[in-house]
Amino acid sequence: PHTVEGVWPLPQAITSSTERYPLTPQAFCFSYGRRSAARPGCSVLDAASERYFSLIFPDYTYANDVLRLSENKPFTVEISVDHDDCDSYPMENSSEKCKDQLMLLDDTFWSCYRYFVNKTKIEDFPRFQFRGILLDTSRHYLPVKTILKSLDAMAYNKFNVFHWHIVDDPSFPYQSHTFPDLSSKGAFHPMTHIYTQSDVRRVISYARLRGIRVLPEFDSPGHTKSWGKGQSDLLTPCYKGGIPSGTFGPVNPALPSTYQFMERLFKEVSAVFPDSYIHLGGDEVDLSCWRSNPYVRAFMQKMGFGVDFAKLEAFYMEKVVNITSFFNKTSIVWQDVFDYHERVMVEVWKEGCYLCEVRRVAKAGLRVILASPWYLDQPGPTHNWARYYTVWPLAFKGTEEQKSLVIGGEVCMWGEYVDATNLAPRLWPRASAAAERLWSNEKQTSSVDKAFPRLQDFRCILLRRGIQAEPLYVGHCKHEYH
Ligand SMILES: CC(=O)N[C@H]1NC[C@H](CO)[C@H](O)[C@@H]1O
Repeated sequence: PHTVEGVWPLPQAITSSTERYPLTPQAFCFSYGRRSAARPGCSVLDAASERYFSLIFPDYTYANDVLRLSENKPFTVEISVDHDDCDSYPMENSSEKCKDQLMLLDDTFWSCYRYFVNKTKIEDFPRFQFRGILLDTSRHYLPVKTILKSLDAMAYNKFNVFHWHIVDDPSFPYQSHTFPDLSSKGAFHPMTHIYTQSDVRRVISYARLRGIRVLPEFDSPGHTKSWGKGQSDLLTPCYKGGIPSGTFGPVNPALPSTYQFMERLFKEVSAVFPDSYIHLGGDEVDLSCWRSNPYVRAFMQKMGFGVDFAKLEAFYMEKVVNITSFFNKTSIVWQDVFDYHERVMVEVWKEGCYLCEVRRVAKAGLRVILASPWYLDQPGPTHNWARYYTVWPLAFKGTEEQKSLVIGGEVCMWGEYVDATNLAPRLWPRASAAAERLWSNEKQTSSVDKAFPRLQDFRCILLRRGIQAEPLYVGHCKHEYH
């Protein structure tokens, strides 16, 4: 079988023959198989058929087609699914397996052939169930249309989780209906740099139609400076020489009002975001402000934590994990707060021996997501696609059961130096390298040299689909970006 160009990520099994068939828009359609549990009117599959018809025939408009109404098209792609969850949301264990056979009803001849397809048999399913992209909308605000465009590109790469790092130190763009001051005082601009409830709903429904889960992250107790703008008494006043210095640190873990606030905020967030997971952050907590505050120190004594402020951080995270599990959410936390909570999942992000950390978490029986090798926000001379392609998430000593706890990985595009002007070229096609590591068979995708021509082809396909993917190396595309 000859190489199938531009197919990325590589399917688990693909064989194509030299037998080729003409493909014309007039002669092509998607249809539901007779035995399919999903029928016409199935929102996800109807929308997908429309989308892929346009992707297959990019410069074809229905308007000038009188034959669209004809029933028996010679070339029909038949979709059959065995359960009708058309109106639900993709979940952590939604099946993504597909067996695909192109149905050719007859070979009547059509004029003006422009496309050909080789008879191909594909069997496909993902190697890892969690394949994420993190976007940070706090360091820079990303317009909704930029987020939707990223969701398109994610779908083309079979990523299935949009990790929305929605708030952080510099700005709080999420418009909460319980606490409107959080964005009206904490966003970069209260009108133009916020996400209204309908913006959030639009992102979630756009993602749903593409089989992408939206995983919200409200990072605390650190990375919360912007929260303090709209919620007084939430952050810890730092002290200097026995008096308040005027600066503020992490969320104040010593006040009951903190947990009352968190309960109300996460009650709202749990209802707004349908996914059963929520990311609570917990990274990079600077303990010095807590240490400087006499009330926090007194609280430590009362709780019997002595002067071990890591215990105070664990206490705080335990309270927030309990709040979100009360709202039937499973929490994901950054590795900093790694503790033995059976109800949490740990995201490994620090550099160094990250597989040592993966192994530590897996040995503790917790599920783990690997992000460390895929921090694409930090470009550098060696930060090219090959670096992200040669990642072996399971290359640690452990039992099969421990390895099965590594449920996937995530590409992080932090926003310190990224906004709508450079997000796409900085993300694509380099993130496509991670996409193939997370989707495809490990052995079949271990050679950079074999992958390079395929990724070059795929990069041109992304360009044709309107994604401003940067070039990998010298070369050209039939459809240059204009
Ligand atoms: C979990 C995590 O990554 N925390 C911080 N680490 C450095 C990143 C930039 O590369 C961001 O600043 C991010 O907020």
